[in-house]
Amino acid sequence: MASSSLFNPSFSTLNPKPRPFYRNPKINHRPLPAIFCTSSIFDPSSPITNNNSPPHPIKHRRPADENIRDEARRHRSASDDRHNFSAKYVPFNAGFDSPESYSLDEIVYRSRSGGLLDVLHDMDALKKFDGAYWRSLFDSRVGRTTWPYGSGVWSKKEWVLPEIDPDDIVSAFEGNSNLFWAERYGKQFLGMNDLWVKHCGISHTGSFKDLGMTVLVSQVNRLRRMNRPVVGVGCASTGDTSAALSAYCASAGIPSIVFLPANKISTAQLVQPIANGALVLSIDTDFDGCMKLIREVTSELPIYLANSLNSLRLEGQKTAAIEILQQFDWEVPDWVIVPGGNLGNIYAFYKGFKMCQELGLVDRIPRLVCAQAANANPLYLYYKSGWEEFKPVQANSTFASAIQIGDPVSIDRAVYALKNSDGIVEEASEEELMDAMAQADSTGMFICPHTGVALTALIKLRNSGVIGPSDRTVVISTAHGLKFTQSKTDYHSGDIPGMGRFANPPVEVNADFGAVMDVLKNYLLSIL
Ligand SMILES: Cc1ncc(COP(=O)(O)O)c(C=O)c1O
Ligand SMILES: N[C@@H](CCOP(=O)(O)O)C(=O)O
Repeated sequence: MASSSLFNPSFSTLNPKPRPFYRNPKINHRPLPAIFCTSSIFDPSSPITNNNSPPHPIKHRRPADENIRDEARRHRSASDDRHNFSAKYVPFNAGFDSPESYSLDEIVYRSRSGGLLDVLHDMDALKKFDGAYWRSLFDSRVGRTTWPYGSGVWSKKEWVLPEIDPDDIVSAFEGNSNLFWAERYGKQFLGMNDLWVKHCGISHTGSFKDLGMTVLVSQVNRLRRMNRPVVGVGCASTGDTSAALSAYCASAGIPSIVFLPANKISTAQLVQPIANGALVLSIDTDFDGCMKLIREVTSELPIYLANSLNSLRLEGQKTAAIEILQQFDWEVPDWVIVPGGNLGNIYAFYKGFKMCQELGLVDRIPRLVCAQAANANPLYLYYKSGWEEFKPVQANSTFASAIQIGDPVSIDRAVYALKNSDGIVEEASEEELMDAMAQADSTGMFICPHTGVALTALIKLRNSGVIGPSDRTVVISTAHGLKFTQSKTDYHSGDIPGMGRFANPPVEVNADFGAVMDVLKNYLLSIL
């Protein structure tokens, strides 16, 4: 897309806000069973967690030859290793007792029949602790730097990869992302008072993919230490998976290989794996073509597959759902709206919510909405057919380029999630998604076009009365807006034919006091 001369480079200086962490003072932190009190940081009697003690500075000096991993290892108690939580791969939709199952240390992506796999946890072992226990444990870890619990993903380690050694974990302390109360957007455009945006894109590599990638790359790290044949890790990508994969691999010193559809991802996304030292293949096809190639390649070479076809990824992504409940003091929102492409994430949300219900942390799950771009809408068409017949589509170009996917690998997972959450599928035209993004930005957000797709779904469901004015609704923002500045620039410059209802181009003015005053007077009169 053409860049605009209207934009002076000085307009583009923007410092992303530091991500705040949340900690709810209203939560009553109950004492934890001894097996989890592995360091003073989780000890309710320590000055950090005992509400009755006056806060005082803790002198914390570690020896020069020790780091936070070593410190965590030193504090780990023998009882830590005695818990019997476990997880394994089973065919998707099979039970924990399925005759077909695989250890997570095996390199396997598909069931014997060629179907999807799922990571299933030993729920009986987890159920030995009640919902209050798990709530309290997870809450006690928020905002810490204790390895590896400072991560929003690894703070739920027992539900993610219970058996991995913390020494093998590769983490950027991802997760704990901002849940933003969209007060003005909700009130002004939707007449809503309880609308929230979960900013999963305010993250290490700028998208929710970090949540899954920390899990996948940690498991790869473990496999390599076990001398399993994993020389590198590869993915097909529309830009975000490749960014996350290359960053986590680079941090662990593991080679990464990414297949990108040539000229179909933003410059900001393209430069991420390049900068992180991945082998970047720009391939003359679309995402679906890249996905087909990486599947063939990973079945021939010792390259581990990092797309969400690999169910490990979803174990990390599901923690965003748990985090939302935690951020609402374990109250369940009415709706959660997720933009969908390869369709792993909608299932990950379902799985996170469902686990919380099954383990007694909450008593119900929210209704899920999956939002697709009309130019890449195979799930929407399937839904509209009454789930009659799924047909992959040829995905057309969309400003929501990260979801330009016509043959999603997780279609079965998505349908399961939607059917079991009384879910809905909506779609957004190009104009609708760009207008929704511009309106949201005008209220102080800076969202990506995929979040514009999700907001369009919300607008439609509000207009039809399906979502009520006071329904507590969470829109999942999946990537940082700074990855998609070109489409925003083009929209506001009026460079996109037929678009720009909410464009706000800069005013060119001579360096002359009178000229500047004229512009300002007109502006002030227009807003009075
Ligand atoms: C920014 C962004 N939003 C949404 C999605 C959709 O997620 P999923 O493929 O899990 O449906 C993707 C990737 O596909 C993405 O990169
Ligand atoms: N949007 C994704 C597409 C691939 O999805 P995945 O979750 O299966 O890796 C991307 O950024 O590549």
